[in-house]
Amino acid sequence: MELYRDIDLPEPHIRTIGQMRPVLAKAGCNASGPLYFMYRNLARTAEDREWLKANRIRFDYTVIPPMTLCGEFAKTKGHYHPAAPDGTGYPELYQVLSGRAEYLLQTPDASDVIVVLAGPGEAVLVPPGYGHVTINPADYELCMVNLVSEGFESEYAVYEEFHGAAYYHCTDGWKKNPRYPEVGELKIHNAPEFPEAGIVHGREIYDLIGGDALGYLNHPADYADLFRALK
Ligand SMILES: O=P(O)(O)OC[C@H]1O[C@](O)(CO)[C@@H](O)[C@@H]1O
Repeated sequence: MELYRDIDLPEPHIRTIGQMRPVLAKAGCNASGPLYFMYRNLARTAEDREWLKANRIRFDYTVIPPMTLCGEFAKTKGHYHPAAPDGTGYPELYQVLSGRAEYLLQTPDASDVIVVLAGPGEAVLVPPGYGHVTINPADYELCMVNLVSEGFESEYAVYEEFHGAAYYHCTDGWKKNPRYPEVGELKIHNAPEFPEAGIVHGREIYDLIGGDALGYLNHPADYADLFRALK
């Protein structure tokens, strides 16, 4: 899969161990150096950039090096999205470029917890209302991209309050996070194709830029049937 080497990357936003400690299984864990790199607001051409701006969509690139933190695999901090003005939560579309990803999705009460496994070329739609953490369970780098509305700020409060997601993926398996009062059984499945949302394995999600398949990113309430079909 294309690694977007043709795009000049800006300075990345970097997650540090200090920012991650509140969501780790072992809060006292230490690590040296940056944990992962987020290159935001990318576009291949001026025309694409104009379209992204006009449609209030961001295209980001993220690199998560392989690492374990006190026995827990490298992961993103985890966040929720607020509701769009139409009352439905903003969704997000991810695609793996290289490496292996586990997209750990959950409702805020942790009653529904799903891990979607994705490899190169596979895309995953985070449905409205679901928080998400991306885990790199491999001993090699994970590179991924995402398309998301630029109309909101990510919300970290639930993940910080409960010290991470409902489950931790550790080198000796999945562990329930005991800080959640109740946690649904972990459902693990491979990333499905979902052509209605522009998800076809091997087709770059970047190619959805400029088309009419991404309306659900900013107007999720208009796509209730699509999100129902996803479940
Ligand atoms: O904000 P977190 O939880 O560290 O997650 C980072 C990921 O989220 C994004 O901001 C997109 O929602 C990406 O840039 C990055 O991959």
